[in-house]
Amino acid sequence: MAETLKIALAQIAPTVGDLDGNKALIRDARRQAAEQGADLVVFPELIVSGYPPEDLVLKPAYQRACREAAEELAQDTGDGGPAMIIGAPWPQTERGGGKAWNAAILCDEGLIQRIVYKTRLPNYSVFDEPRRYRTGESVTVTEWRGMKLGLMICEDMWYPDAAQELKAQGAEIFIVPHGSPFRTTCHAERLTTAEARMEETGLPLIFVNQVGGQDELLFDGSSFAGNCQNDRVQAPCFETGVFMTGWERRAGKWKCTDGPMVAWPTGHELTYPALVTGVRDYVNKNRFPGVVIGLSGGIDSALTAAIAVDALGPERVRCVMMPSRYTAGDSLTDAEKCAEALGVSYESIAIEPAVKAFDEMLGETFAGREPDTTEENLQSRIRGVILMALSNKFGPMVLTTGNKSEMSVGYATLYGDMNGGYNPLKDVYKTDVFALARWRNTKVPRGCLGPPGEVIPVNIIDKPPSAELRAGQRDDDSLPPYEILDAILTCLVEEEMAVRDIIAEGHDEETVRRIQHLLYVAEYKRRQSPPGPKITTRNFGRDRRYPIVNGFRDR
Ligand SMILES: Nc1ncnc2c1ncn2[C@@H]1O[C@H](COP(=O)(O)OP(=O)(O)OC[C@H]2O[C@@H]([n+]3cccc(C(=O)O)c3)[C@H](O)[C@@H]2O)[C@@H](O)[C@H]1O
Ligand SMILES: Nc1ncnc2c1ncn2[C@@H]1O[C@H](COP(=O)(O)OP(=O)(O)OP(=O)(O)O)[C@@H](O)[C@H]1O
Ligand SMILES: NC(=O)CC[C@H](N)C(=O)O
Repeated sequence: MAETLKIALAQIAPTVGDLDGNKALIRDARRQAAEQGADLVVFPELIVSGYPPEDLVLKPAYQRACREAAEELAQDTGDGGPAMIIGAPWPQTERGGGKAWNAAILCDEGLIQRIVYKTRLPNYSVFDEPRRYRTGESVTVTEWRGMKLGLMICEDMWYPDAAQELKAQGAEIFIVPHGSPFRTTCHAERLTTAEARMEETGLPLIFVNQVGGQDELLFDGSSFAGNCQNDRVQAPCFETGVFMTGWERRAGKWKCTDGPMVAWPTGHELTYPALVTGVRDYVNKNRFPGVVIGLSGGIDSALTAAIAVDALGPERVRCVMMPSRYTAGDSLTDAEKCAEALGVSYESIAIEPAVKAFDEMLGETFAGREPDTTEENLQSRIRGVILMALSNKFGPMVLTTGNKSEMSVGYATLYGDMNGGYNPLKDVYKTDVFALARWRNTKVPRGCLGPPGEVIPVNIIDKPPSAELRAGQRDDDSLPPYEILDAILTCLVEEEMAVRDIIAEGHDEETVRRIQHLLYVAEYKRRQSPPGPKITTRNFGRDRRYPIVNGFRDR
């Protein structure tokens, strides 16, 4: 029996549904691992199908195709190279149909040697796996080349029982393929949980996670292999690669003795690349040539443009200023300076002729009515029409610019500035928008394609936010200052706190009640809003799923 072992953590970036592409990535990772002398290559959860495949996994044809792909990949291991653990939905019959199991498959010597099923199907937050998968009945150890592997699939690691059972059956190392979505708290949560399993059993653990954006979800990789007591190796965050770990058996116990140790970033250094990954993967995986953004000289569109440039490169980002009679002179210069600093294409299309045309067309119908938000929204909608026309004519997708504070209270125009395919700031509160903009001016994160320096002119960050839809308009005419708004929203959205407890924290009662009301009545807007990358523990859409018709008010 070998006393040393090399196990590769294949932290790769699959695409849901692209089975040929995923097979190619798996083969390439196994080849790289073989070149580094690996005995075993571990892939993330459902790597063959991509994760999460949502209801696609209920389709019999898809189940069959995934099974065939897994069988084909197993044959590759007949080449005398490393064994591998891949994940795929495993249908109940060869024809597919009904719910499949969420399976981890050990392939070695040209054959599928073992199929293990996930026993705990998560059904909270962004997960609804019981809707789509059969539950595995029990966990059992996996015999491999004279060893006993404790193979658990993702959620099975998050409770003590599977690990205890595998330990009782003689498991020597826990191997855990993961599909663990990013949120700012994820590193601490994963490490605390994995450490608990290692402490309870005295066994080491390997955690392998995928990288990349899939609709609203982001996956950061951040795979690791640990011995007890925080002695571990770790792969980078938001970067793909095949990372080798070395193992030695001493006094009958396996210990990880070698591997990468890449520090994981925190704060803006963590969230900014997450947003960049979201934009890059959404645009590229949907095969858009680039993006088009309405650049107003305000902070939201400026930060959106910076993220887009960092994700795609300046040549794939087109910015359009669409001035109206209310556009301030410094908005024009700020937008132009921002575009210049980012190196993007920039043009100006005035909306005044369209505004006049609508005034004329609606003049008779609106006779005797005072101007109100109707006219404000018309301007926003005219801009939305122009951006969609550019998208139709030239192919780039429109990026929406609204942030989480605005999306919370419905401070955005339906079919106007809410137009677009993807919204990078949808889960970023306005106070964090300011902080991220300041931070990006001081730093170009690794892997970002934009220029260094002050890419968001400080005047954009320092001036009071305004929608510029009427003369002298400021956001704080309609909304409390963003520091207060965001603090109350954090209590309501992230913490689900009772209104009386929020007031007890010192917030003004009337403001809290008003924000609660706005939050509830804006649900219809959020349902019609484009997706955006989830970075908090409670994003709109996937996580926080509220009814539109909702008579409840917490008094
Ligand atoms: N429950 C429901 N289900 C389905 N539809 C519903 C609905 N309630 C209203 N509606 C519809 O929605 C319409 C109202 O929504 P909408 O037309 O969007 O307009 P509305 O929400 O009335 O106005 C937009 C607000 O956003 C502000 N804004 C706009 C643009 C940019 C920014 C910014 O700073 O970023 C801010 C603007 O100043 C104004 O306060 C109603 O006329 C009705 O047709
Ligand atoms: N003059 C303009 N030219 C181009 N796009 C505009 C213009 N005004 C608004 N937009 C688009 O509509 C979005 C909403 O803008 P608005 O100014 O109403 O609010 P905001 O939330 O303060 O955004 P920003 O901080 O980008 O100005 C902007 O982010 C931008 O994409
Ligand atoms: N994919 C799963 O089984 C759930 C993932 C896990 N609980 C996490 O959030 O990281």
